[in-house]
Amino acid sequence: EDEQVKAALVQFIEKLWGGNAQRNQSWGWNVGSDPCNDQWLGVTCDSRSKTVRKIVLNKLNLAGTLDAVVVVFVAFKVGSKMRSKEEKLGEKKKGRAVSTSSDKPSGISSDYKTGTTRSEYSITSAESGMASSMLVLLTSPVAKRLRFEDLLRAPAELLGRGKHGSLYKVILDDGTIVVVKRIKDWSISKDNFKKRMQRLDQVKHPKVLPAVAFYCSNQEKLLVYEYQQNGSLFNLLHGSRHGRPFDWGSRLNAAGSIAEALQFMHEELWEDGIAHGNLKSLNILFNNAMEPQISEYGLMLVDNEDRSLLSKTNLAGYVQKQNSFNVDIHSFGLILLELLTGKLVHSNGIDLTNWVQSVVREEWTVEVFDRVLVSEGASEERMVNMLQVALKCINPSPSDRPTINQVVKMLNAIKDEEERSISSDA
Ligand SMILES: Nc1ncnc2c1ncn2[C@@H]1O[C@H](COP(=O)(O)OP(=O)(O)OP(=O)(O)O)[C@@H](O)[C@H]1O
Repeated sequence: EDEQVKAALVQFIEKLWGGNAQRNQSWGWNVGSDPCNDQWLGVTCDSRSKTVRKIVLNKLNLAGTLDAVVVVFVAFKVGSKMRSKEEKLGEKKKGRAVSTSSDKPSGISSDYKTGTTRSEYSITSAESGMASSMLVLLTSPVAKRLRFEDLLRAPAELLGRGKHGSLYKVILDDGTIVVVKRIKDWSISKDNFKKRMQRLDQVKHPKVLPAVAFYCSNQEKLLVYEYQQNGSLFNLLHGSRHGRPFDWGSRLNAAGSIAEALQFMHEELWEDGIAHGNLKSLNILFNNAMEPQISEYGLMLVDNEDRSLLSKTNLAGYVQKQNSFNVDIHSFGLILLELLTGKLVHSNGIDLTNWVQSVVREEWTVEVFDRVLVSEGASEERMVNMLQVALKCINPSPSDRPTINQVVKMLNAIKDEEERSISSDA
């Protein structure tokens, strides 16, 4: 138990002063945020072997007001830990029953439930000695190899810090690579979060990346996903393409696949009112077969310009629900625009929607298309057809946007046209 207290203390101190997780600071799109300010479980195994005293002394070299405050706080925590330990020992001597969770190795209690599709570990947070939270393993095959203590121990590399939280790449001892999304500022209760994640786990589509596990306490909401090494649609369109061609046929297929996956999710989750909520090219990831997968489905409540509309409207629940799905349609329209133009949604103060609309108004439509597509000889007619779908999707009035079923139909018609033209050329 002494060792546990020490390890927890080391973890606590390192969280306050900054852990030694490796960080990747090369995310140009994240201008203005400093990833190094963000700390998550940034403790590697090695750091645990350091003694508390050594760390405290090292840190005291940086002496400042904050340091002093923290040291006093740490001393207070050690004191209370020791006091509670003494009390427990006293109780043991008296032959009374003693709390069980802190006696278990690694702070993991034994309520591992069998006979269900998932396993649950009850984690006792040794840091505070108070909070008890859950890591819930879902039905993804990766979940079978995942243990919370391994996640805690593994080094974490910060991949990015977005509007809704930070994302870490974690390499586990057995070589499995996962990412952990640490969600910030989501005012959803623990129970609702759990219900939502379990519902999402029941809805599977091959083009939707399932969560592997989640962790939820009052302070923290973490989501674990399998790492997708082929990156995102955003990277493919706007990053260095490393010689990977992304031609018209692939873009049309990607658009069709994403739309079909979204159609499936919207149908399945309509009753629950769970839309994606944050669909964008960064959340379209390519699997090993370079097929696009929608990631982070349902992680956010509706979030964009339509949120104001949702809160202002006093209509029946049906319309509210419809609107939240319409937000995904708008986001999908932006993805289509990115595919067609090869341009960022926002860049140097230029908004892609406004730019495309103004070019189309001036009847210079062909100017909007990615030069790569034009020079490969992609059909102008079919690009214009796809542009029309995109413009319908980004209609400022949510109720005038097409449904996802209509979007899929329109895209399939373009794909059929494309196939017919290819086979007649051959
Ligand atoms: N499972 C994954 N495997 C590989 N890369 C991922 C995975 N999930 C996300 N990424 C990539 O990591 C980077 C950071 O992701 P993150 O979710 O923090 O960004 P974001 O979607 O902009 O965040 P937010 O939605 O909070 O604004 C993005 O480039 C994203 O494509």
